[in-house]
Amino acid sequence: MDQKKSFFQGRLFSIKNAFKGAILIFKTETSFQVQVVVAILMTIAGFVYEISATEWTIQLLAIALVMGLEAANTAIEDMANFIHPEHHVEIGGIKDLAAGAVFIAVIFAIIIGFIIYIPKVFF
Ligand SMILES: Nc1ncnc2c1ncn2[C@@H]1O[C@H](COP(=O)(O)OP(=O)(O)OP(=O)(O)O)[C@@H](O)[C@H]1O
Repeated sequence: MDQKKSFFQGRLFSIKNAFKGAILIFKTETSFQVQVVVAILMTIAGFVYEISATEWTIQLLAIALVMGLEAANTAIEDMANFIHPEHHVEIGGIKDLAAGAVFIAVIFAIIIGFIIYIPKVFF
């Protein structure tokens, strides 16, 4: 019984820390703030153009992927700066890779946006 209680307490603690991380990235990362604004605009567009349940799901997945990778990118950048504050070609490469992951997700999110909205807006 005690073990079960401590398991749930442990999960609650993890959720609390994860929530703290989400608040921190929102407060400190300009690119994340921009992504939140874009996500809100896309959500408004979803209601305006009455997108289907499938389109909502895909749009939400695209938003979550971009924002999740942005958070991971920030964590990698911060860790790199902490571990090796000096300029180093390897650190540059690691940061470029992390940024590349966000970039790939953004490109595909834009394509998804075009696929969903171009037929509704222009046809
Ligand atoms: N310590 C370093 N050594 C070598 N190159 C670096 C180093 N720090 C940053 N760079 C290079 O500069 C780029 C930008 O790094 P930086 O940490 O400033 O991220 P950023 O794109 O400005 O992130 P953000 O705007 O999200 O804070 C990296 O992708 C990398 O190419």
